[in-house]
Amino acid sequence: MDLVTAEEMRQLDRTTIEKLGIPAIALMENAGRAIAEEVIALCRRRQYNSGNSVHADAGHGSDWGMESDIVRRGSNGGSVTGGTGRSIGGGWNGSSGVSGGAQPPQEFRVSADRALTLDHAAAEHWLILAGKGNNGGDGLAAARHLREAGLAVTLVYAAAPQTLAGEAAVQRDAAAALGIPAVVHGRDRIDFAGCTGIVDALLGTGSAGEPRGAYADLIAAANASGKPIVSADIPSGLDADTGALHEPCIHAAVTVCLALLKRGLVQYPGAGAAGRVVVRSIGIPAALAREAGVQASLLTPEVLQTRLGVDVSRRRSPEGHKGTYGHVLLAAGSLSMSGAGLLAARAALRAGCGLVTWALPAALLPYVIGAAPEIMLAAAGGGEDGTWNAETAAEVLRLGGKRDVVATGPGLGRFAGDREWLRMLWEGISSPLVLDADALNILAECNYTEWSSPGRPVILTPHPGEMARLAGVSTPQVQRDRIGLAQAYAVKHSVVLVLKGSHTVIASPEGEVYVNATGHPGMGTGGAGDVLTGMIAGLLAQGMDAVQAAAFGVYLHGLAGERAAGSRNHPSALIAGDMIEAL
Ligand SMILES: NC(=O)C1=CN([C@@H]2O[C@H](COP(=O)(O)OP(=O)(O)OC[C@H]3O[C@@H](n4cnc5c(N)ncnc54)[C@H](OP(=O)(O)O)[C@@H]3O)[C@@H](O)[C@H]2O)[C@@H](O)CC1
Ligand SMILES: [K+]
Repeated sequence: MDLVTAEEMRQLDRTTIEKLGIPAIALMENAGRAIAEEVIALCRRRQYNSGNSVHADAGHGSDWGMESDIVRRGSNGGSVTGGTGRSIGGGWNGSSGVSGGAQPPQEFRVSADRALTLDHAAAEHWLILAGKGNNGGDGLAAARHLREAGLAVTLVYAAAPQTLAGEAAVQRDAAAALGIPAVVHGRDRIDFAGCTGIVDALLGTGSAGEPRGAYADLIAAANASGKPIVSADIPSGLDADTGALHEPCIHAAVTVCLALLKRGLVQYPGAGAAGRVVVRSIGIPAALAREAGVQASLLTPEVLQTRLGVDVSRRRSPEGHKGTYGHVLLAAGSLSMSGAGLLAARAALRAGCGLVTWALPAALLPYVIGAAPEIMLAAAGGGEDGTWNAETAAEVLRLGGKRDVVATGPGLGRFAGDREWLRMLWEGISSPLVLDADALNILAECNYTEWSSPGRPVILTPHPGEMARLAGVSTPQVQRDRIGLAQAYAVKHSVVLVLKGSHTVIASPEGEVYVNATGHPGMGTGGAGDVLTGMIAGLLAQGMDAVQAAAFGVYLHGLAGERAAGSRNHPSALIAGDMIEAL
């Protein structure tokens, strides 16, 4: 599923309208209908949850069935009867004129527009907050459909209705012609307390900056009402590209995202303000996105398979042996953080690689022997206190030269000469390199773009704090536009970047971006990052390319976290080792 910026969306709108010849009003009609359908779906869920109607959630209540089903008797169009349901269909008497009339009746049923039908519709009264742009036009189109379905609706214009233009003005006039009641902010009283829900069609992808004037007032009042809000395209007040929230910003129960998923809806805090996000097709062909050069997508199994070419089933060859699945060298762990190395090494094995050698300060070796018998250990020298030192680089280089992947960083610590140490690895290791934790902190202090490189891929896996150090910005600045920053950094530094956090972002040196959707809040626990480093290294060792391994590693890591969280009595009890066991 593609992820677009507001500008990319505008271009795709234009292409659809100008090159394909689909009228803008048709797209708006589709948008309005999609929004109305999601409002109705929300009403059904609410009815179901409150026990008003046991049929409601199925979207096919008993009243609806009786009123709308039409049973047509016979194949010659004889009699058509509405409103009495299936009982009529039993009257087949073989009088269709077909000889040998032993055929069973060919009953067929005609249904009304189920998605726009609601039991107890009269109990609903929705306010439609309409801005003066096309987002407002979408809301006005939705209002017509809701009214058609029997819900009471009141239009609430943020600006004088005569200021609407283009397709939005067409919708305004259609609504007026149908006699849909309307009020105007600043002129009329708006009864938020009396409504049962609110459609937010104030601002969409054309909004810029903090909502002003009437828009700000209406957003604040809608939030304060406590009524469920269905946002058209994006919650008004959200930055569609970055996920930043302006003040005020709608807090929606549902966001009906139109045509293509906007980047801001998958980045926090925007993802939190959007509620449940439903992407609805409105007639803009999704294929246009790739043709137009859209580079970001949500990381789904389908994207992993078709776009990234990952074999998500991870088939093993019947002839395979441990040598088939690659050998990871991990340089990690120090006295106080030896567990980080152990977690990464075990995760690499659980990700399916054939062999893992864990290089560590020699003084630590006696303490970790036997901790995981599947791991091979290599003493890399270092201080008597179990720390790394600059001289260990030669041994890591020697060991790493023979391995399919080298990963370093977890539990490494900082030490005198560590910048030169990392430079030697960077310049001397010709297999793919995975850098995490302190390796990233070291890198942040180096002008590493000037280092020579053997031309192999490098994967960096920073959390937001490490990313801030790498990019020379503050952590809040990192979080303000995770996709944009990760993409720009990966391209500029020719690395595969894995920006960790809720909805981890994976960016390639070519500017491709994948946003992960697996994971669990319980994964915020020490060692979770070490597990990811090991997993990515383990996948690389098996022959995946750097982007495949980073993306699939992140995806599987999130799934393992979900599984592990579900297996505890409470998700907050989740620890990193549980994720390895859940792989
Ligand atoms: N194009 C198409 O074919 C399709 C478009 N679609 C829909 O259109 C949406 C985009 O529509 P859009 O481009 O008209 O912009 P939109 O978000 O309605 O806002 C513009 C208005 O807001 C105002 N305004 C801006 N910032 C403001 C602020 N901070 N505070 C207050 N006011 C502010 C601005 O006023 P101005 O500043 O110009 O005076 C202008 O009047 C998109 O999200 C989707 O829903 C779909 O139906 C598919 C087909
Ligand atoms: K909106």
